[in-house]
Amino acid sequence: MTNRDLPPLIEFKNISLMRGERLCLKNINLVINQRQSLAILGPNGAGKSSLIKTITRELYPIFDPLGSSLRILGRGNWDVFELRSQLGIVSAEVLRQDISQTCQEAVLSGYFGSPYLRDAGLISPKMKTYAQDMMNLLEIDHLAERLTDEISSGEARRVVIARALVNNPQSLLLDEPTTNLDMKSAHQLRQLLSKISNLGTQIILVTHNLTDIIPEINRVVMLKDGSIFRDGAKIEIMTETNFSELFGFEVNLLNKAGFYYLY
Ligand SMILES: Nc1ncnc2c1ncn2[C@@H]1O[C@H](COP(=O)(O)OP(=O)(O)OP(=O)(O)O)[C@@H](O)[C@H]1O
Repeated sequence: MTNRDLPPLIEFKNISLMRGERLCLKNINLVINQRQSLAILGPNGAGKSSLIKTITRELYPIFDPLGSSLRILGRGNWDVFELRSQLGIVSAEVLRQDISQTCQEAVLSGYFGSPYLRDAGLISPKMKTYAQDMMNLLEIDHLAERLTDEISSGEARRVVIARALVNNPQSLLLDEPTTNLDMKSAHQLRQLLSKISNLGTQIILVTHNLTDIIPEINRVVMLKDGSIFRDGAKIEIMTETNFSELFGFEVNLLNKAGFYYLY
C-alpha cells in the first residue's frame, strides 16, 4: 500500500479555536500524511500548544458554518485513549512529579494512558518485555528502579518517550522535546529521535527551536499568530527571509551536518 492509499494521519479543514476571548488558531488547513515526518515551528504564542491540544481533543475548535473538520486517520470521532495509542504524545507534562513511581512503572503506565501504574497485575510478561525493549532503545534500562523525581530532565524526557512507545504508535507527537535540556542532553535526545525515526516511527515535532529539526524531517510548517505562515519542503522553507519574518527580527541561518542554527 502506498502513502497515497492511506488516509492522512491528521487533516485540519478550516479549523479555528478560541481560548477565552482570544482567537488562537485562525482557519487552519493542514494535512499531515501518514509516515511523513514533519516539524511545526513557531515563536512563543504562535499557537503550537493550542494546535496540539486540538489534536489530542483537550480543546475543541469553534463551529464554522461554512464547514470545518478535524480528521485523524480518516475519522472525525476518536476516543481519547484509542487516539493516544495511535499517536504517542510526548510532552514534559506527562510525567507528574507529585506521584512517587519508578521509571519502569512510569513506562508501564503508558499501556493504560494513566499517570501511574494502578495495577501491576494487569501487566503480562510480554508487555513487560516490550517495555524493557523500549527502555533499552531509549538507553534508560539502568534507570528502571529509580524514582522519576530522582532523575535528570534529559532522562525524564527519555522515560516519557519510552512510555509513549509501549503502545507501538505509528507516530510520535513531540511538544518542545529539548526544552530545559543542556546542549549535550539535547544532542543525545535528537540522536535518539533520529534512531526512532529510522526504525519507522513518524515524528511530528512541535517546537520554537529549529535546532531540534533532525535531518530525517523533510517538511516544515511555520506557524505565526495562529495561522500557517509557510508550509513546504524543509530546504525551501528554512531560509533567513522566512525566519526573519517569523520571529520579527533579522536573523542569520547556518546549516551544518543536517542541522540548522540561528544567530
Ligand atoms: N488558557 C488560555 N486562555 C486564553 N488564551 C490563551 C490560553 N492559553 C494560551 N492562550 C493564548 O493563545 C495564544 C497561543 O498560545 P499557545 O500556548 O498555543 O502558543 P505556543 O506557540 O504554544 O506558545 P509557547 O511557545 O509560548 O508555548 C497566545 O496568544 C496565548 O496568549
